[in-house]
Amino acid sequence: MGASRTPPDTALVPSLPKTTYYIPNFISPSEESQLLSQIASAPKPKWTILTHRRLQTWPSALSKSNILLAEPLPSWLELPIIPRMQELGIWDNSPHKQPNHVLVNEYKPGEGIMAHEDGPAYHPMVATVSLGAPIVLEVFEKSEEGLGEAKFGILQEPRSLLVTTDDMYTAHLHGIAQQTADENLGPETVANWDLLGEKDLFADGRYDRQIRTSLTYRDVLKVAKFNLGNSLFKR
Ligand SMILES: O=C(O)CCC(=O)C(=O)O
Ligand SMILES: [Fe+2]
Repeated sequence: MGASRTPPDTALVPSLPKTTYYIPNFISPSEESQLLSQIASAPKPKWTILTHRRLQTWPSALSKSNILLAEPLPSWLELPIIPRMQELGIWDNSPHKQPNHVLVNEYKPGEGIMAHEDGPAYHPMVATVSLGAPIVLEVFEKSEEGLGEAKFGILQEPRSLLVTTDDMYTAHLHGIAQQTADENLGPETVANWDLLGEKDLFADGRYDRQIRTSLTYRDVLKVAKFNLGNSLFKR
C-alpha cells in the first residue's frame, strides 16, 4: 500500500479548510466541446427538467434508499477524466476507488441551485468539471440560525476541476445564485482568486452568465448488483 495521495498543495484553495482543491484547465478546449456535444446528443428523456436548472443522471437515478444499480458510466464520462482524476489520488480513499455516479447540471443565465448539502448517499467528496462558462459556487457555513450570508464564493472557470471533501462536504452548504451576472468578484470575495487560470476576464469584478454545465462526479456507497424488483428503483 502506498501512502495516501492528494492533489498538490499548490491547488489548495487558501483560507478554506484544507479540503478544497481547484485546478484550472483540467481538460482541454477540444475535450470540453466533445463533452458538451455528448450531453447535447443524449436522448431527451435523460433530462430531468427542474424549475431553475435541468439535469442528467448517469448511469441512472438512485433508489429511494440511495442504492445505485451497478452499471458502468458511459465511456465519454469515464475517459479521459476518471484516470486523470485518479492520477491526482483524489479517489484513493473512496470505497470503489473511482466515481460511479455523475450528475450533469445545466444552468441558463438567471438559473441556479438552492443552498444544500450533498448528503450521506455518497462518499464525502464531489469532483466537479465545469463546462461552457464561468459561474460562482457560493459556500455557506451550516448553522442553527438557518442560512446566513454566503461565507465565500468559488469561481469555477470552464474546463476547471473543483474537489470538495471532508469538512467542506459535511460542515458547509453550497449553492448557485439565480442571477444573470456574477458580481463583486475579487480577491476578497473569491476564495480561489489566486488559482484562477484567466483572472483577467474578471478584472472588472463582474461576469455575465452564459450557459454553464457541470459534471459532478461521486462515489455512491451502496451498489446493488441486481435489480431487486423494479419498485425499488425510480426508473
Ligand atoms: O453545478 C455545480 O457546480 C453544483 C451542483 C451541485 O451542487 C449538485 O449537483 O449537487
Ligand atoms: Fe451539491
